[in-house]
Amino acid sequence: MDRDEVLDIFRSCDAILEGHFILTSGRRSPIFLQKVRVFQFPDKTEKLCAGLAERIREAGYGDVDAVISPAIGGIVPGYETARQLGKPALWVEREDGVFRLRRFELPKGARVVVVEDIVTTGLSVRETVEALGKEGIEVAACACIIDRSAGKADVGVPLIALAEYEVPSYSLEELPPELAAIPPVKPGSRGLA
Ligand SMILES: O=P(O)(O)OC[C@H]1O[C@H](OP(=O)(O)OP(=O)(O)O)[C@H](O)[C@@H]1O
Ligand SMILES: O=C(O)c1cc(=O)[nH]c(=O)[nH]1
Ligand SMILES: [Mg+2]
Repeated sequence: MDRDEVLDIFRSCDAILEGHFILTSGRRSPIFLQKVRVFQFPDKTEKLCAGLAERIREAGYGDVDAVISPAIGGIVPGYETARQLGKPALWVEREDGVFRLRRFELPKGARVVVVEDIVTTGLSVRETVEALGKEGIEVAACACIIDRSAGKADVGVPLIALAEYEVPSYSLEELPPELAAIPPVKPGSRGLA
């Protein structure tokens, strides 16, 4: 599956939103990939994750013990990618703002792939790797559907992206006036009770 096919699926679901968005990193962007508009369709998700599972296998990480995803956005693609790899699908979720493997147990020394929906700065993946490290779980690699950083994000482990889609984001201090004129919205779940 190539980049255009991935972006066409997002476009066909009206998942590429335009406006003024507060990203999970706190950065601002005129573009937001509302991935759940894609993930609501199992057939489209199956196609994307087949592409991602193939990339994971090609990169030599198909034989890990499990796939683990950061909630909420990573859960659906993580589950479907795990299904295609024939591996268990787990997730970390926030407790008092910090990711934890709250509902599952994996033995110390387990090797996993983290599957994420979108990577922008890599912050959420780094938090996931840190959370798993505290439980003695080794992250062999991370795989995502779309890398908004186009390879620039450093997640501390190899990053496999099904597609790169570089779109601008700004710190509050460098916000362009045309973006500042639009009331911002924050679609993601970080910071929600
Ligand atoms: O690379 P980053 O700068 O961390 O940005 C990408 C993250 O942002 C979104 O999560 P968010 O925390 O907004 O919540 P969600 O998973 O509930 O959508 C997305 O699902 C990624 O996890
Ligand atoms: O950086 C983010 O928070 C982010 C960007 C994006 O396009 N989509 C998303 O779900 N999160
Ligand atoms: Mg997320």
